[in-house]
Amino acid sequence: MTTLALKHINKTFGSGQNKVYALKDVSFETAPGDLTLILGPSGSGKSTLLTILGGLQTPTTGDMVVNNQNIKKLTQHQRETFRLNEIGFVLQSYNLVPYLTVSDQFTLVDHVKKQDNLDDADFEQVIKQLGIEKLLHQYPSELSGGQAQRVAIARALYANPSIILADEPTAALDSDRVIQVGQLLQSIAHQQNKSVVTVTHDIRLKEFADHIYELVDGELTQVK
Ligand SMILES: Nc1ncnc2c1ncn2[C@@H]1O[C@H](COP(=O)(O)OP(=O)(O)OP(=O)(O)O)[C@@H](O)[C@H]1O
Repeated sequence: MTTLALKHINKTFGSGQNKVYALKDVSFETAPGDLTLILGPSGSGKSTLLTILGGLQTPTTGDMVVNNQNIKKLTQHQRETFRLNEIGFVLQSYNLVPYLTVSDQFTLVDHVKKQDNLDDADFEQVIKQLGIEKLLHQYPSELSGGQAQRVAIARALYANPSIILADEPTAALDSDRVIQVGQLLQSIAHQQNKSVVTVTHDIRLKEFADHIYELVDGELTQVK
């Protein structure tokens, strides 16, 4: 089971007078079975933190440790394999492919990651839990924001990663759906023993979280 840790991470953008300190001495750890919420206002560094956790950006200084192994010591190929097999992203922009039906969004995953995706029974359960079973033949342009978001969550789960990183997964959802998504994220963590890390400013998700952090101006503090 994969444990992910950040140790004294700093991330800056730009230089000189334009230098932005997006993350300041951030240390963080997540283990299987944990649903972790990182709360922070716009511009606090949430997306930067999530993309570093997912290996999409590298920190300026500090270490990232995966299963007790420093990611800096992995080859490029090993890092890509780690990202493909272990990380599932649910991004704010949903990242659905516009010319593919919902059903084909999952088929696409099979082309990129050929093994160990959900079997038919687990897939059916996920799409039922997310209430998207009637949308499988629709195109992304025919979906509401909330529907697209639920499809994006299902697609991340389909690849059966051990770590799910979600960027504002409830932004476009009404309160009933927030409860459903909160319960779903919780059951993925608790019942499937995955690490789920969600960055958000939606405090409605707090009741579902095992651990809560606050990110303010790039500084991370654990509050639960
Ligand atoms: N590629 C970049 N180049 C320069 N500055 C950046 C870059 N990415 C992020 N920043 C800056 O780093 C800070 C943190 O940004 P980040 O997007 O991580 O915040 P956020 O909390 O996710 O915000 P939002 O909720 O609005 O997406 C901001 O000041 C932002 O302008």
